Amino acid sequence: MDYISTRGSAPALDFAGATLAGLASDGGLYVPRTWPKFSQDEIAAMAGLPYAELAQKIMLPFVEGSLSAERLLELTRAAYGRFAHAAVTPLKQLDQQQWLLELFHGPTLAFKDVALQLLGLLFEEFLARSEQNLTIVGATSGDTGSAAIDAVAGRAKIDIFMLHPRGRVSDVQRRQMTTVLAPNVHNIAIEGSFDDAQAMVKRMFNDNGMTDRFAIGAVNSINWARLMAQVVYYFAAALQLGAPQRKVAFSVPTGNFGDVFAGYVAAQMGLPIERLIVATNVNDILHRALSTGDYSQGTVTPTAAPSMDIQVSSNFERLLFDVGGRDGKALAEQMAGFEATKAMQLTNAQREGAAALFSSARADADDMNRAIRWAFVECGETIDPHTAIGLHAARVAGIAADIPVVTLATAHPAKFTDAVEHATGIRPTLPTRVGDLFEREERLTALPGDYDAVADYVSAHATPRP
Ligand SMILES: Cc1ncc(COP(=O)(O)O)c(C=O)c1O
Ligand SMILES: N[C@@H](CCOP(=O)(O)O)C(=O)O
Repeated sequence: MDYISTRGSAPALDFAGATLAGLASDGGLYVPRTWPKFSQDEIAAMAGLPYAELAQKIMLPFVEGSLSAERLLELTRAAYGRFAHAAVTPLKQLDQQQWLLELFHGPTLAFKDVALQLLGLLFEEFLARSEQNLTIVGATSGDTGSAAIDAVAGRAKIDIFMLHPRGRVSDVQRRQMTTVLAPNVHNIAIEGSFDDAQAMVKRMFNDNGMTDRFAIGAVNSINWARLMAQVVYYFAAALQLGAPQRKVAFSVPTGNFGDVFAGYVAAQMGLPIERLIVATNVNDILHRALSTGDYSQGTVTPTAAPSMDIQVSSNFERLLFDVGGRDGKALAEQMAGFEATKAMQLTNAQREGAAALFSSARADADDMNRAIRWAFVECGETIDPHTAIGLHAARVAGIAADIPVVTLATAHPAKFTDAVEHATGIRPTLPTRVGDLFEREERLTALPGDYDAVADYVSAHATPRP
């Protein structure tokens, strides 16, 4: 399988190359040249497989040429062996129609572990084959950072620099990052929003002064391998609910559009998905884009679901590329217009292509609190604010009653204790596997929201190319 850029002019790479490159050199995102397809019989035969084996089957076509089937299975077994639930991503029924897919049983209590536990192993595998080292530069609104740091802390040939918006992540999220004291881990708190941090990261990939000296790598969902690993749990959930004979809808709390784009990939591979519901908080650029075609960047409003306080949604570009006819040159012009003006209109083809599978809904604080309370009082489930936004959208989406609707439960409620306590009156407790998080020493560097300050810091602390 080879990978092409959404902006059409970067060289095509194999899976190992795309994994180490992260972002394409023309500023685009890598996507597989074609979507692998499974027949309905092949999908039916996957029912009942242990998660690591299912993961190997789904991902094998994407890694062809870079990993053997046997090696991939070793890696999926190692990655998912660290999860605290035997099913890895267990499914729970809430009522006749609504289900939760719990994605937070990994080491850092959010769905990011599902992909990043594997990505850490993939980096190690591919770096061992070459002289190269990797300078990972990432942006986080709280969850990617901790999951990525857990996945690469202490690994040879890797330095990680993780930027988070100062004061805009929860205490648990911050401490999960800043209490990891391995020498290859560098936490940077910047002034500004997640979008500011993400823009700096993307700029660094296109800064020749930096890329000549350092092999910059990505752990954000701009890295294709992240999305590939997230495709698996759509299959896992749908198979349990009767796929491929029965269709299933998914509601996905969305920020950077990575998680829900993985659902789109599952559908392209043959999984019968009724609908993908994009659930946003009041930072609703995606809801506006999907419902009106207007993709224009608003100011970020801090909310109780901080991981989704995002107004520039990286992976939307992958969808626009695919539903807009895979015309890299035209998309490069469209994205250049967005970068210059902070606004763009979707073309008719993009709107119609997206509407075939996606719906959207926006939840404000009241909607979110009501959904937390409904799950708690009516179903006995404590859910986190991000999951609550997904659940709100799932319940108002108007999906036919005989179709199950699965909300992706993206974080453990104890990552957002204040918001959950506010809605339920009960303060959730952290699972014992995170240990003495609040006793540990923290280490981080505060920097202004200024690209040069961040680039100088990375230059001073990263290991140059050999
Ligand atoms: C808990 C949680 N839920 C949902 C999201 C949104 O996921 P995505 O950015 O893949 O759309 C994030 C972060 O991105 C998150 O951390
Ligand atoms: N919510 C994310 C934001 C970064 O998204 P990513 O999926 O592109 O890494 C976070 O928790 O950091």
